[in-house]
Amino acid sequence: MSRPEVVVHRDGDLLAAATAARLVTSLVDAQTARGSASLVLTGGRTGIAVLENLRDTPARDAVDWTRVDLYWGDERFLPSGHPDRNETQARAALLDHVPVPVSRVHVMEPSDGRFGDDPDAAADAYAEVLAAAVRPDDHGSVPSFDVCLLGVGEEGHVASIFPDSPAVREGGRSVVGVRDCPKPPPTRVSLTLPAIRAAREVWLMTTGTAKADAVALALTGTAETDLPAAGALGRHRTLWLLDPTAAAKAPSVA
Ligand SMILES: O=C1O[C@H](COP(=O)(O)O)[C@@H](O)[C@H](O)[C@H]1O
Repeated sequence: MSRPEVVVHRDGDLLAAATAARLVTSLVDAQTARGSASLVLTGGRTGIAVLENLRDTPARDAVDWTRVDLYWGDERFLPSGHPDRNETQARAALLDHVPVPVSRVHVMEPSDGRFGDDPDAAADAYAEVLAAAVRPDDHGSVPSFDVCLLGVGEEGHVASIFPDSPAVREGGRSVVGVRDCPKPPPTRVSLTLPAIRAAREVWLMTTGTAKADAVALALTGTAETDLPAAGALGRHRTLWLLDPTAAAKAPSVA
């Protein structure tokens, strides 16, 4: 696993724009090296702002969107089209504006989908989607995602893996149903930390004073059971993309 690197941008707007530019380069590089690119999307304010910036930059056309596989790190388990679903927000921010094939947009099931209101069945189905996408040179039961984008919660959650929860202790499954989340909505579906750690690169993006303690704790070796963001590492690269307020207490940049 890689050691975390920290990049601090002047403010949240610049962070979102710079991360969108970074994504263009990474997706183009992955397509050049392997023929297609795989990207794990996140919900949350910063994650959606990055997608909006990607939509609005002319450089987005450097990416061949017909050869990008899109996954989600987590989903709020709500009916299809609900405005709070991460999928709904990502479609409005980017996916409705680029020619990515429907077959490459790998959504997590909604609560009115094939499995009704059973998040565990939705999680198992998503694990099968991931397993089916594994290539011969991947290791394990999920693809080696080129980039996994993650937001970070004030208490250090990533995807929908919250501190001291069954999800953060999951060592076997790649996707889990999550109940009783402290942040609404209470029911979600999430990749687990082992699935996130299959990614070549993990980018954790966050802004604001409220995130400063979580960022500092993650970068000073706190146990992942207490602070899940500490366990979100990429195989080749782990990048923390911050604004100055979120970085204010981080050891290497304070
Ligand atoms: O609920 C969620 O929140 C986190 C963080 O969101 P933010 O607005 O504080 O950046 C996000 O990473 C996760 O995907 C989402 O479901």
